[in-house]
Parts: sequence; structure tokens; C-alpha cells
Amino acid sequence: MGKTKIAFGSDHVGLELKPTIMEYVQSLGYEVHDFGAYTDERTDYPIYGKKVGQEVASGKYDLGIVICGTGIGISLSANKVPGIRAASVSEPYSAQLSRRHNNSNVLALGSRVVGSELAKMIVKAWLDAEFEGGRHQRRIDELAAEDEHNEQKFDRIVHDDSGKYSDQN
Ligand SMILES: O=C(CO)[C@H](O)[C@H](O)COP(=O)(O)O
Repeated sequence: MGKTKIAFGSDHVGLELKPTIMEYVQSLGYEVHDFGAYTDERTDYPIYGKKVGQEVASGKYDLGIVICGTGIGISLSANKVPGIRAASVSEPYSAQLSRRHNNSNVLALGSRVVGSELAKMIVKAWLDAEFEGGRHQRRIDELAAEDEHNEQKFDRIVHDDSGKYSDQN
């Protein structure tokens, strides 16, 4: 079996923390890829939350880690992608439980909320935890059923390279 593949994304604020976390995750034996942003020019977190969400939901990547100032905006964006369960957390306990109970497939961090050492502890707790299934699977199935209704609506919104979006319908 190959290495677990992790997709990374951030806005301009999350870019402060992203290289440190990517390097750390790689040192733990994971394959990593950065889907932007690549410069600190002010940009919009929905572009990168959506991109990472799509990479994970499509199965091209196993998990995603997204970073903005608080972790909130970029988690909201990732969670719009059907099949994504993004958890915005700022301590290891919630990170671990988000996988054990919620089977989170995207972790969202706030670079203005956590320092790099705490962020590493959060990421390690998240990566080491495993989904427990059982009664928790029933709840995940309910979320997936909601996704089916939302899928069509979501696909209408398209971003161009400058970050502008349009509604295709
Ligand atoms: O945390 C965030 C979203 O939840 C963003 O990183 C933050 O809102 C960006 O702010 P600014 O454009 O003022 O740098």
C-alpha cells in the first residue's frame, strides 16, 4: 500500500503556518501536496477550501488540511463539498474525536489561533486517530444523505484564476 496522501490549502493568512505543517506531516511519512495559495497576496479562503475538498471527495487525496486565520472560513468552504467532513479545531482532544466519532476527512487550523507547536500536536492527534464506526457510522450516513440533495447546487459555482466566482445557472 502507498503512502497516505494529504492535500493542503490555505489563504494568505494560513500561508504563515502551512509550510511548517506540511514539512512536519511529510516527516511523519505522509505524501503532501500544496493546492495554494502560494503567495501572501490577499486572497479568498473559499477558493482553497473548495479545491482541497474536491481533491479529497474525489478520492485523489485521502485527507486534507486547510488553514486560514481562524480555520473557520476555510472549513465552511470545504464543508460545502459533498462528502467532506471538515473539523475546525484548536486543541488535540477535538481533533482526535473529530476522527474517532465524525470521521473528519479535512482538518482546519487557524494560524492566528494556534502556534506552530500546538498545531503540530493537533495534527498528530488527528492523523493517529481512527474512526470507530458502529453508532457513529449511522450519523455519517445521515450526513451523506444530505449531501445528495446539495450536490447539484454546489456544482453551479465556478471560480476563475483571479478568485472571482460565477453561478453557472
Ligand atoms: O480567518 C479567515 C477566515 O475565517 C481569513 O483568514 C481572514 O478573514 C482573512 O482576513 P484578511 O483579509 O483581513 O487578511
